[in-house]
Amino acid sequence: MTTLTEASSSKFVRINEGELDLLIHYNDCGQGDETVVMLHGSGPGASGWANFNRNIEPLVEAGFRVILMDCPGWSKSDSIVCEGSRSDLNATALKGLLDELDIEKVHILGNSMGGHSAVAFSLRYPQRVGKLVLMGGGTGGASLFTPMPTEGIKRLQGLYREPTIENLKSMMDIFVFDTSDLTEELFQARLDNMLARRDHLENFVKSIQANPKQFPDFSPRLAEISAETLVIWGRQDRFVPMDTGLRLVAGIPNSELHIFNRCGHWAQWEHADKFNRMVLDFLTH
Ligand SMILES: O=C(O)/C=C/C(=O)/C=C/C=C(\O)C(=O)O
Repeated sequence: MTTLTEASSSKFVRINEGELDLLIHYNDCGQGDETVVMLHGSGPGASGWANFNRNIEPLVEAGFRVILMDCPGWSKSDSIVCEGSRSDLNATALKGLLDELDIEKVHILGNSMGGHSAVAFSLRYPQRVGKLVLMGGGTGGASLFTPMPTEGIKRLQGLYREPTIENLKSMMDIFVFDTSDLTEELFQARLDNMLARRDHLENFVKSIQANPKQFPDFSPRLAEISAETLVIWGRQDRFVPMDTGLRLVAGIPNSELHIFNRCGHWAQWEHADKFNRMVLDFLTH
């Protein structure tokens, strides 16, 4: 079997969907009758590949096609200023991508912003969703226990405004529970990603100035989601508090929740093996 790499799976497509006319970058991995779309988080320098590189191979080996969409404003996709709901904007972009690729129905695994966007997509296009995995995200809205914006989101926004290695390390320091796995190589790769697209950084800052609430609260509509849903959270998440996960399972009728201990905002990376087993089991049963 050939080794999967970012470069060998990298593709671009032009989408024309609603008000969006954008070049979208995505990675297309493996082949199979069923497709899993992975949607990344909103941190500076994030991408599908950066978020999910520990999670692609097990799904591909199990016979799934895996599509990693880089949302508008991230990585090699076109940049954009978002003055409305970014969750809905990403949902529109995903609809455009799936139409271009001629894929009718997908499972969606969303991380943080990617989870918010997966819920937006499910509410708008329920017939196109198989199962949902929502990790560290799924809806905006206030936490009952943690003042918002959280310390993590404050550091994330500070990094967008001043993209320095010091601010990156300060954000990453509270991003994961156990920082000993964070290497200089990882910091450098993330910094390079960020600085390669200063337009994305500037447009993110303009977006939150125009609309600080980029991710709307979907709580009142969660009961409309019929897809079987697995919610996954880190017990020590300092970016999107764990009680958001409780709100999701309270609202989505066909859902269950797993909380990883000793885990921050990146469960798919911090607990990759167990996470992969859990997701595979969920998708195949
Ligand atoms: O503000 C929110 O609700 C969402 C925040 C995020 O999506 C943060 C995500 C950060 C990453 O996953 C990353 O890789 O930077």
